Amino acid sequence: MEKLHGFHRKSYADRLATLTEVVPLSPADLDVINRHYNAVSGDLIENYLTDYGLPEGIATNLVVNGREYLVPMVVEEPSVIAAASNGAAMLKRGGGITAHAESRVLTGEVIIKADNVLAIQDWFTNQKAAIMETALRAHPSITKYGGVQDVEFNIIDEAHVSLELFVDVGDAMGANTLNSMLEAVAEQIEAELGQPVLMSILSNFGDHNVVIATGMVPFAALQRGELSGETVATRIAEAADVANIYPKRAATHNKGIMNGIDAVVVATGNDWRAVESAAHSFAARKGTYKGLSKWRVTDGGLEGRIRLPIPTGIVGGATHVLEMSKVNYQILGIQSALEMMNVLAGVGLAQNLAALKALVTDGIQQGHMRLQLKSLALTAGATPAQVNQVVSALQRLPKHEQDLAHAHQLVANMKEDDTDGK
Ligand SMILES: CC(C)(COP(=O)([O-])OP(=O)([O-])OC[C@H]1O[C@@H](n2cnc3c(N)ncnc32)[C@H](O)[C@@H]1OP(=O)([O-])[O-])[C@@H](O)C(=O)NCCC(=O)NCCSC(=O)C[C@@](C)(O)CC(=O)[O-]
Ligand SMILES: NC(=O)C1=CN([C@@H]2O[C@H](COP(=O)(O)OP(=O)(O)OC[C@H]3O[C@@H](n4cnc5c(N)ncnc54)[C@H](OP(=O)(O)O)[C@@H]3O)[C@@H](O)[C@H]2O)C=CC1
Repeated sequence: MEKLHGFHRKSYADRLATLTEVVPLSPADLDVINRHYNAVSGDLIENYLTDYGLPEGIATNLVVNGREYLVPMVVEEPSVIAAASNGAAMLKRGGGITAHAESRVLTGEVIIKADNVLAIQDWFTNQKAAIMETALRAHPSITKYGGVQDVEFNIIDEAHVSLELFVDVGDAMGANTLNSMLEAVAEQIEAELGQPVLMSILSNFGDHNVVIATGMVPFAALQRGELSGETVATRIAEAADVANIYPKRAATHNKGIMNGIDAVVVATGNDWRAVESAAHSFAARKGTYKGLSKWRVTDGGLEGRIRLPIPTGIVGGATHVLEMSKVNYQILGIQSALEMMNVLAGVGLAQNLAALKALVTDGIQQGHMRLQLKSLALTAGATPAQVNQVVSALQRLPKHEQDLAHAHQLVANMKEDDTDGK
């Protein structure tokens, strides 16, 4: 595709024209691209084409630290928002969720290729204060929000060491801030030590950005059909125990938690890749990948606890560049990055509860597929006005026929009926 050489240097119009020369885009396709065009986004990313719309909904019933939130969630998957609202409603009946961030410190590394580990260690011991001063000078305004907390020396292997910087980045996610500091320290190391720096970059490991959320669910909120609340509670606790010892289950257990957390992270203009990386590396921090939550049956009901890093901010990055993100901060009404972490952990706990309850009672398909059928109808070409009619017709079919092929057939029949004026 020679035409794409220097694509990023072309004007928007030329980029679009080039694209249409190399891929088959219909006038309808071009109309979609045009309708979602937003000039602001063109300043956020490279080779900008258009905005990609994702659905946004509001989760309800979430009570964290005594305050009820309406939570904007951006997600394409049916039943995620229903589940978050459902789990939150059950936790609300137990008094709501209690959450607190253990710490909000972002860490980063200057990784050095060391030919003399001890010499670097000696230099570090004598220069620790100067290193922290170098970091601070690289971003002096950080003292308005937080500050350089510490720097540590780590031996990675016989040829590599790292200087690990610990920074309270205030209400920002802090990656850009920390990276500037790390690069300044790297220059100091090369100038004073003459040791080649391999790289300097923040760590997404997030072990100093951890939040805990807990909640109690009365047995009455868990009763399902013939199953008593205590039976359901016991099964949920058992499901969490399995996720704690069996990585193949833990992966899905944590995906269920991140269904909710990611949806809010995206809605608030945060870096969901950083959040995902932190959550899953934390889940594997002891050598085996484990579930991020625990549930246990107590006399008072089912007690749940989630503990994970959630590196987000309420300022910086795209948080107040994306127009719907700015609106979502109005809906959320949060005042700090700490509060954001508490709400996100609460959403994760609620999401997990709803998923586990569905899994150990009706099974996931009953609740999920009822909402998924709308997606099927839309995929089959139903208009918004036809969706409910197609869903009702699908629900009358045997479960194994509630599929896309039958949805297409139903939509085709409806179009024929409309044509025949029935
Ligand atoms: C789907 C439900 C909620 C039905 O659950 P239900 O008990 O039949 O719902 P309900 O009609 O009794 O309503 C209970 C509450 O759920 C909410 N709710 C109920 N329906 C709606 C709706 N249409 N729109 C919005 N909210 C809804 C709503 O908050 C409602 O309370 P209310 O506000 O009415 O007092 C339940 O079966 C559920 O929570 N299932 C879990 C679904 C889920 O986790 N979906 C994510 C996709 S599957 C996945 O990726 C995760 C997983 C499962 O793999 C994770 C894992 O393996 O651990
Ligand atoms: N691996 C990763 O995760 C990486 C992520 N990123 C990206 O980095 C971005 C996040 O980095 P971040 O440094 O937050 O981005 P920004 O530089 O956009 O935002 C931080 C700035 O916000 C200002 N600010 C205003 N109020 C506050 C406050 N209360 N607390 C703290 N800062 C405040 C400060 O500017 P001032 O000091 O001028 O007042 C601060 O420098 C994200 O977009 C992420 O995608 C980048 C590289 C790697």
